Amino acid sequence: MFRFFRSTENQRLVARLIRESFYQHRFGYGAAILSMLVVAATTGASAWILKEITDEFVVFKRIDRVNLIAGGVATIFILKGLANFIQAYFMSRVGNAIIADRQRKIYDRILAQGIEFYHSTSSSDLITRMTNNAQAARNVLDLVVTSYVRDLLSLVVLVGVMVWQQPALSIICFVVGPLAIYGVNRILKRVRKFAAMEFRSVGQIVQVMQETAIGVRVVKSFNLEGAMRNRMYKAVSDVENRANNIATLEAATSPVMETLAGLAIAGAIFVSGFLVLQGGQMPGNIMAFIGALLFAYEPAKRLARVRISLESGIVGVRMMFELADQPLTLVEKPDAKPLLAGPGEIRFDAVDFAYQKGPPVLDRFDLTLAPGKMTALVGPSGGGKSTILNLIMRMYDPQSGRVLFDGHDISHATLASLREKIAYVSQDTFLFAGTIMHNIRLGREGATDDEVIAAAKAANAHDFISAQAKGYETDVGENGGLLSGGQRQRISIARAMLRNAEILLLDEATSALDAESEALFRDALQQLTEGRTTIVIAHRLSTVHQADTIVVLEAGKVVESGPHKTLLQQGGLYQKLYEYQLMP
Ligand SMILES: Nc1ncnc2c1ncn2[C@@H]1O[C@H](COP(=O)(O)OP(=O)(O)OP(=O)(O)O)[C@@H](O)[C@H]1O
Repeated sequence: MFRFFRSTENQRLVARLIRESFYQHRFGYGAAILSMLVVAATTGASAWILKEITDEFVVFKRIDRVNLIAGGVATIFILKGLANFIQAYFMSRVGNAIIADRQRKIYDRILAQGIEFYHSTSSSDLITRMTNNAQAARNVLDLVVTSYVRDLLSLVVLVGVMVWQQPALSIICFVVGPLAIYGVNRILKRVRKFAAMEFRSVGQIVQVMQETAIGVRVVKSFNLEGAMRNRMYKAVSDVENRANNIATLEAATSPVMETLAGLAIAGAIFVSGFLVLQGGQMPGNIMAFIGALLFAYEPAKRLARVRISLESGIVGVRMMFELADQPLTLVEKPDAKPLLAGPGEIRFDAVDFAYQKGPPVLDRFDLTLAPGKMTALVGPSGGGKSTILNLIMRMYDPQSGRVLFDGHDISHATLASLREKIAYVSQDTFLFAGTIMHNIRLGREGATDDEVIAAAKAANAHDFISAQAKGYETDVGENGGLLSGGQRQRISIARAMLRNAEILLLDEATSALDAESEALFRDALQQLTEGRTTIVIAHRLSTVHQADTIVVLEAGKVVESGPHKTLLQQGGLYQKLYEYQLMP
């Protein structure tokens, strides 16, 4: 195989890209490569025919050959045009297919990652990768194929013509070629450095843009426009400077190439002048030789530059493979079995858990959540309440110990079957782009409009939805930005109600509701939680009165548990928390 790079790592990356993407599109590439053969052959023929034109017309004055030669020239160019079209057609189709295919693969991989991955990778980085890396894969393959196939083939054919016509003069090519490669290599390393920096700066632009759009209220109310503008201007200038640096380096190849080509052509003309005038050589051979030399210039220049262009693209390809190879943070066991329907008991058995590199949150933690009952988790902030829900949903795996559903370790279950059992309303409600109807229906695929409306009624959302101009067809805006916090929360409660799952997890689900809505929600909850294992986290203790059991957590430990009345009588932490809330 050709050596594309000095670095064996880059060489491996291109080899892998060829294995994964080139092979898959081998027929499209095959058609393009066949037409490149025709392009190379017709380029050689266009140089060759200069000999016929010169000798037949100028030297032998063969008027009878005019038609034939003119026809030959026309045929050569028509063929070349056609081959160029076929090549461009297949190359762009395959290129677009590679981008689409790579984007699907990148997205699938990102989607398969666990929550930890999302905490350690910024969303702006992911967005930039999604567009840039797939495009880079296409660019690299495009370059490899066009340069190392079309240009190299053309060059081989043209050098063939030169050697055939003027073997001695052809030595020029073998002197100039290595010189050009040496000149370009010196520029290469610096391009690599700038290409990597450019990607990071593009990521910065996306990040500042994202933060501006999402945090617009904070930006405006805290007068942060100036600070945001400075960050954006810096990122934009960085990209501009890096792009200029790369462009300058790329352009720097031109003087090298032009000087070498000029010397080669001048030398060839100088020597051939003597050969024709004093050596008695046929001028046709010389014309064909010089023609081939001139035609060879463009493909030679592209070939000399190709490694520089590849260096920019390979940064994206490297990042793409890094992402693809990043181990999944949470995987399903190969022999995972679906969880079967059961009464719905959840048990924590000696669970040790800490977030990545963080201090322990749960230490030999034991807790049983009774099936079909409502358990409330209360306690000071940071005590581990949300962590317990995270572990129940298997967003993370404990470092040791087990989480069991009806006696089955959830780490041995399929993720889909586990999550199917659960309806979850989070602290930070998230709505997707689209209508209210669409957002509620995400709770259960295939739910009818009537079922969606019934869920909205139960979540006390129906009235405000009906009051909107377009009712259930009202657009919610980006992340529900067109609705109030309480409205967004009611929609996400309706979504969870529609799910009709065995287990209901509510993490501060009513924090954005006013007192009246909350009271209505409590009524609805009573029906909803009937016979369903429900876990509620709430800071407002008024929400948790009705729970069958209240578990009081402090620093990852269960300090008290029991029904509301019993806990109040015990006079422990629960009673203290309760009193704090009742104090004026
Ligand atoms: N993704 C995370 N990465 C690292 N540490 C985390 C992460 N999420 C939570 N923690 C830490 O774990 C501890 C328990 O957090 P958790 O969110 O479970 O508490 P909580 O009781 O739900 O608090 P709150 O009532 O404020 O929501 C806290 O010290 C918190 O800083």
